[in-house]
Amino acid sequence: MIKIGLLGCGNVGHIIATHAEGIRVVAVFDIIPGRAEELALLCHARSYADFDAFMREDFSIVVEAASVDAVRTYGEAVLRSGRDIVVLSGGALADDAFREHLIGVAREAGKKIRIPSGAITGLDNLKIGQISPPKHLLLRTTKPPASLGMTAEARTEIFKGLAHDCIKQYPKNINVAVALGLAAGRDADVELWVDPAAERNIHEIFVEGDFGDIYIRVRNVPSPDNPATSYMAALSILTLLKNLENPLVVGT
Ligand SMILES: NC(=O)C1=CN([C@@H]2O[C@H](COP(=O)(O)OP(=O)(O)OC[C@H]3O[C@@H](n4cnc5c(N)ncnc54)[C@H](OP(=O)(O)O)[C@@H]3O)[C@@H](O)[C@H]2O)C=CC1
Ligand SMILES: O=C([O-])CC(=O)C(=O)O
Repeated sequence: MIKIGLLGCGNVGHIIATHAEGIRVVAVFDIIPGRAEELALLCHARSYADFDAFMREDFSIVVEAASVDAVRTYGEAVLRSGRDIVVLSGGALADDAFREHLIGVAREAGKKIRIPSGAITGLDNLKIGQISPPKHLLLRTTKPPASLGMTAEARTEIFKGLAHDCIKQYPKNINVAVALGLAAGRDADVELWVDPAAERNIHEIFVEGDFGDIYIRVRNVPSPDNPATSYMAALSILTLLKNLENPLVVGT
């Protein structure tokens, strides 16, 4: 059974810890000790408010469901300790220097940085972009204003530009755009909209390349405890973990 250490005990952390099948959550860590303690009780793990103590526990993989800052702060230490890391806040890897450094550390340690599909689908075959770069790669995300902690009277575009700039402004809302770019091998164009009529977090992906073109629309149910985060993101991590040791690998 895979033993995991959970970094981040918020909304996604709760879903992972309470739905883990074939996975044992050994230890949990959060910047807010009370959150770690509460989650530890639910999944019979040990809770930590101190990262070094957390890392002394016996697990083989760290699942990050915390923040872009958490990846920057702890990513290297996780890999150097000889564990893989699943990074949900993949926006941290938008910074070229940090990403290349972390990949270098993973290579030296013989470990992997795993970016789950999170709140979108289609990352598998978007990787063809690494061989045949797409001419256009656009993510149009629409969320209810409350997801971004704001109000709006009408559908409003709040950002238009490149993913690596968008994630700096919205680190809790647009990690998917960075994941798209990492898969396709080029920074994605992003339009971020808020819409008071939207009840779901909607991600529309437009791609054009030598292969033809793609349009994907994902209409995600927001998580009950954090409307900015789509429920699919937690399911995506659970699925990644469930398949880690499966000899049959489906998808590019
Ligand atoms: N790639 C994708 O498709 C998606 C990525 N995400 C990202 O996944 C992450 C988790 O989402 P979610 O569970 O909804 O978020 P929550 O805010 O509900 O939970 C995150 C928890 O981690 C804690 N935390 C934040 N930074 C640190 C740190 N440096 N060290 C320890 N604990 C920390 C938070 O504390 P505090 O509240 O004090 O910050 C909070 O308790 C977010 O970064 C989110 O943006 C979410 C959805 C989709
Ligand atoms: O959950 C979502 O819809 C997307 C999200 O928050 C992110 O990518 O950070």
